[in-house]
Amino acid sequence: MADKIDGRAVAAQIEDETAAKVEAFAARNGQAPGLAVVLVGNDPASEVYVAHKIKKSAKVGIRSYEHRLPAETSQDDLLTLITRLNIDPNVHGILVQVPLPAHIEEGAVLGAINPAKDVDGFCPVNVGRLSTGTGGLVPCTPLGVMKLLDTVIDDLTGLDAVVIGKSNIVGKPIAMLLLEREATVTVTHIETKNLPDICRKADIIIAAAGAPRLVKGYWVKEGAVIIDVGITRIKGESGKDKLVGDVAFDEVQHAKAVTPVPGGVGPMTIACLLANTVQAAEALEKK
Ligand SMILES: Nc1nc2c(c(=O)[nH]1)N[C@@H](CN(C=O)c1ccc(C(=O)N[C@@H](CCC(=O)O)C(=O)O)cc1)CN2
Repeated sequence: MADKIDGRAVAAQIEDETAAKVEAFAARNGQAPGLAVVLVGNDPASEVYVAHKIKKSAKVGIRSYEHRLPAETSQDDLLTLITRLNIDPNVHGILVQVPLPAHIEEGAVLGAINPAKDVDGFCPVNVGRLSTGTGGLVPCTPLGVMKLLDTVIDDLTGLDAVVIGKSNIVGKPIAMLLLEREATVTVTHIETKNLPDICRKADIIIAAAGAPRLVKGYWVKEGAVIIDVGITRIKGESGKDKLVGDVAFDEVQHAKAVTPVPGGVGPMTIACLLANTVQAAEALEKK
């Protein structure tokens, strides 16, 4: 049986560490770090994630400022809000929940966030820093993936890692982080030829394609480590909704370790957001 990597437990540890840092920050500055959470429209999944972010922020002592805007908000109005948050001294972190409504150009909005407050690590300055290995704020899900890998592998040097998925917020940054740790990285996607053959050679598989149960047992070599980033809501046999990942979990029990869905990468995304908010606040404190 593969070890199940417990994302909830690792996330809880990060939250405890973050709470201690928040307390110390508040003692030095008279107030806790502040996080602005911007949600445009009412995508049901985004509503849930934003609610979790606000609840977890409160749990570790981070002040959150919620900005819920109607779906028809114009790009200009959203940019005006970002400009205001960029210079608000009470706000140390800004996140704009994605996806945004179709009429808003995501790149223009994410690119307008002050890089020092960009706790999602999505703006071009932080993307550039990540790809040149020069610090900055790292996107939360990729950061969470690396922290989970660290619980099962001591040294990534020379290991073969296959990333399935090439999104800007998950696949590409994970590839950069793995390269930074000296892994040999192959970035693939749903259109890649011979994907099962490529995966079968991997010591590490990061499945982030958003394709339910894509990775089958025969794709996985004995002893590999698998991190499943996919979260898709499907109708279960009972008619109730259930969440499934990109990996056929039951078929990959010959792996060394695998993350479950739910309870793997998901909770790490929010824990890393809290950690990033404190990191941003501490860096701004020194300016
Ligand atoms: N601005 C951002 N937007 C989005 C991000 C992001 O990092 N920043 N990532 C995703 C959604 N996301 C956070 O926003 C997110 C996804 C999943 C989870 C999570 O805890 N999942 C649980 C299951 C929760 C459920 O029952 O639905 C799990 O996997 O155990 C947290 C955050 C897209 N947008």
